[in-house]
This record gives sequence, structure tokens and C-alpha cells, in this order.
Amino acid sequence: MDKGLQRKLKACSDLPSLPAAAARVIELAENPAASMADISQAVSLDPALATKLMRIANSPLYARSRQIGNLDMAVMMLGLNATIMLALSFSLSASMRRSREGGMDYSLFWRRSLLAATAARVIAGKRPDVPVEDAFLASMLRDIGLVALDKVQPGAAAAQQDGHENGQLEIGVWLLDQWHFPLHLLNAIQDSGHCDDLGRSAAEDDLARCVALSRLIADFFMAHDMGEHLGKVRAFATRHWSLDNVWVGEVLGAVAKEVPQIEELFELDLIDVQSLDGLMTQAKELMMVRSLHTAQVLESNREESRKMARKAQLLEEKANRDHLTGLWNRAYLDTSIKTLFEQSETDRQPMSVIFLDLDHFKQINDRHGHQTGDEALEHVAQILLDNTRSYDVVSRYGGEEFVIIMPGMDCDLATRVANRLVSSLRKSPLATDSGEKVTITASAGVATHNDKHDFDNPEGLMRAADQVMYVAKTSGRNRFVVYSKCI
Ligand SMILES: Nc1nc2c(ncn2[C@@H]2O[C@H](COP(=O)(O)OP(=O)(O)OP(=O)(O)O)[C@@H](O)[C@H]2O)c(=O)[nH]1
Repeated sequence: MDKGLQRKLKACSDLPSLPAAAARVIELAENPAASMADISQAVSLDPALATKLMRIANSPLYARSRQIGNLDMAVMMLGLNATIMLALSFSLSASMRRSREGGMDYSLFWRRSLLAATAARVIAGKRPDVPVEDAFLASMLRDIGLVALDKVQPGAAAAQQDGHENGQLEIGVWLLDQWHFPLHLLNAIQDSGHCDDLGRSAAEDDLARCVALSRLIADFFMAHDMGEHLGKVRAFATRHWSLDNVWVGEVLGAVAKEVPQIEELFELDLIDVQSLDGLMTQAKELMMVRSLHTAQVLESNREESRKMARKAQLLEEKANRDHLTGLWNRAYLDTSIKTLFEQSETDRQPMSVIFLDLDHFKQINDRHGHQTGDEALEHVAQILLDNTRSYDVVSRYGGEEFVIIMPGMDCDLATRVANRLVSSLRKSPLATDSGEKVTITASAGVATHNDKHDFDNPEGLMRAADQVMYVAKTSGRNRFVVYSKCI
């Protein structure tokens, strides 16, 4: 801290001071031998404080079925740590509010401090290893440096209060140190100003984060522009704890619920009751909008994935297609015949294969040129497609050879298809650019699995269709032959 400022603070007779009961409580907190009875006795010196502790022990904040009838019981029920922290919170808030007003808005200061403390309590309750009273007190006193600063440099305090800067932290820690405040609370307050750069124990770092986030939540409850503050709260929860909208919504809801009890205990209106409902509705709406935004982002990601999948599908399909005719290629045929053969086995359903080879195709190339030969292959492909079902696998096996797999088709039907194909080809000559008609014929072989014959594997089925196609070739071409055991 700046030496001049420190001198001024030391010389200032009007700094906030620690009430006697609170000072005694701190003394006891430092003494490991102190008992609950000692604490209870110290608190009883301040009747207002004792009453407050009784009230809080019986409040829904510490909901118990049994009524707490005396201070000893209250101290026992709250536990040592909680009693000390609550005693300090009450004493300090009461004495601070009596402070003379300087350049700073004290009402705003205490509202913000108590709202933050309430939020810190809620957050700590959701974090393992963070005592709620530690979080409550550290958060409530986080900006106490502003009160001290206000005594020596009123303008500076007011400016920092407006800007919510962290310059007051050092002064606050200095003041609390003068009061012999426990070191872990001083550390939490100091560290809450630089949460991106923490390095103590996990519990201490989490306490600092509770304090920092509680301030952002207090700003949210007090702000006119809730959206901006909600964004900060969410960003903090995500950045430091990877927590989502749902968690933030739960915390805000729990804070709103605790506010009336804290208001009653500290006799201070933190939030206008009517605006509280509105605030929560707005918060929920904002959460919803953000969820919707998230949903939109997810949806656009999904759309992106769908596009990618379609692209990949198209690319895969392209890789499986014959460039000239657009029919399935040999690679695809090899894969699909395996799958369809297995399927035929499982379902005990027939499947047929037609092996088709164009006749004297070399002559077409030789007479009409390679270009016309290509057109003839495309022409044949179209005729094959026109005469088969959409789910038949019509493929170019190579050169002027074609294979058609027809799942679920028995031998009789496959024979009809083969007949139709061979005759359609014969009857549909290719019209060349020169106006010439080129007749194309083919020889085909038909084999069927799971009907009249069972094959051991798809290769056997293909071989059979190929064999009878050669029979068709050698027996005069422009015909088809059906595989039977006698061949
Ligand atoms: N234009 C063109 N011709 C091709 C293509 N692929 C193979 N061929 C031709 O197809 C012809 C096949 O000739 P062959 O194997 O002797 O058979 P064929 O002339 O049809 O006689 P058969 O099968 O015995 O009736 C060859 O001349 C190949 O060059 C292609 O993509 N485009």
C-alpha cells in the first residue's frame, strides 16, 4: 500500500473500529483452548448481538425442528466457527452503519455487502470445503477498505465504489489485519481480486472464488442492466468451475430466497420485495434466452454435422461409382455382394445375380470409334437401370462387363429380368451423332442362391453366373443362360 496513504490511515482517529464483543470473539478464535462456553460468555456481553445469534439459530437459515431457548444452546447449535463469524458480521455491520457519512453512499455499500455475503453463503453451500460463515464474513467485509478510504480520501472511495475497482482490497486487508482477523479470511479477500492467478490450497482458492463471484451476483441483484451482470456471473462460473446455466439459476434462486431472512436479521432492506420477483423472472428469462442461444448453437452444429455427413456420404458414393456410367463400381460390388449374401442366409431369402457381357464390343469401338464405344456403355447402363429395381445393385464389373445383384429375387423372376435385359438391349440401338443406329447385344448368365441352389459363399454365386454367361457366349451370344446343377 502507498506509504502516504498508510500514514494517513494510521493517523485517522475516525476509522471503523471493532466492537468490544467482536474483538473478544476474535481473541477467543485465536486461542485453541477457548471453549464454547467462553464464546457464549463473550457474546452475552453484547445483548443486541446475543439476541441476533438466538434469532439466527432459530431462523430457517439454520432450520432445526427443536426451538433454541438460550445463548449456550444457540452457540452449541451453530458451532464455534459459525458463531464467531456471525458475531463478527453482526457487530461490524451494526457499528459500520453508525459511521458518519462521507463521500460514499453507505446505504448502497451495506446493501451490496450484505447481498454479496448472502450470495457467498449460498455458493459456499454448493462447494465442498468452503465453510459458509467464512464465505459470508469474508464477502461482507471484502470492500471494507472503502469505508476506511472514505475517512481519509472521500472522493477516491466514492469513485472506487462506483467503478467497483479492487484498490480498496489492500486497505481492507490492512484494516482487518489491525483487528487481528484470521489470516485465511484476509487471504480470501486479497485473492478475490485476482481469481485467474490463485495458488494456495484448493479450499482457500475456492473461498476466494466464492467471495469474487458473490460480488458479481450482488451487482446482478442491484443492477439495472441485469443482462450484462448475468453474463459476468455465468462467465465466472464457467471459467472457474465449469458450471452451467442451471447451476447459476439455482444459485440466483437460492440467494433471492435467503434475502428476506438476511434483511430481517440485519434490519436492512436489501432489495425491494416487489422488484425481487421481477428480477428473478427476468433472470429466468435471460437464462432461457441463453439456453435458447445454446440450443441454436447446438442446432447449427448439428446442421453442420449433417452437412458434413452428407458430404462424406456423397464423397463415399463417388468413390464407389464408375466414372463413365455412374453405376456402382467393382469395389462396391465386392462389398455389397458379401453383405447381401449374409442377409440372404440369415433371412433364408433368395438372391440372384446376372452377369452380363456385351457382344463383340471391340467391333463397336473399331467401327464407330472409342467415343461412340463410351456412349454405348452409358446407353447400356441406362437400359440396365431402367429394367431393374431401385434397390438392385447394378454395377460395371469392368470394361464391357456388368453385374446385377437382385436381393430377394428367385430364379424364375431373375430369368424374366435377364430376358427383359437382353431383349431391351437388342431392341434399343444407340443413335450416334451421325444418325447411325448401333445395335448392341449382350450375353448374360443368371444364378440364384437360396432357391434351387445353395452356394457356400458369394464368390461361388458370382462364379456360377459368370460360367453360364460364357455358355451364352459360346452358344451364339445375344441370349442368357440360367445356372443349373447340370452345368
Ligand atoms: N470405348 C470403350 N471401350 C472399352 C472400355 N472398356 C473396355 N472397352 C473395350 O471393350 C472391348 C472388349 O473386347 P473383348 O474383351 O475382346 O470382347 P468383345 O469384343 O466384347 O467380344 P466378346 O466378349 O467375345 O463378345 C475392348 O476392345 C476394350 O477396349 C471403355 O471404357 N470404353
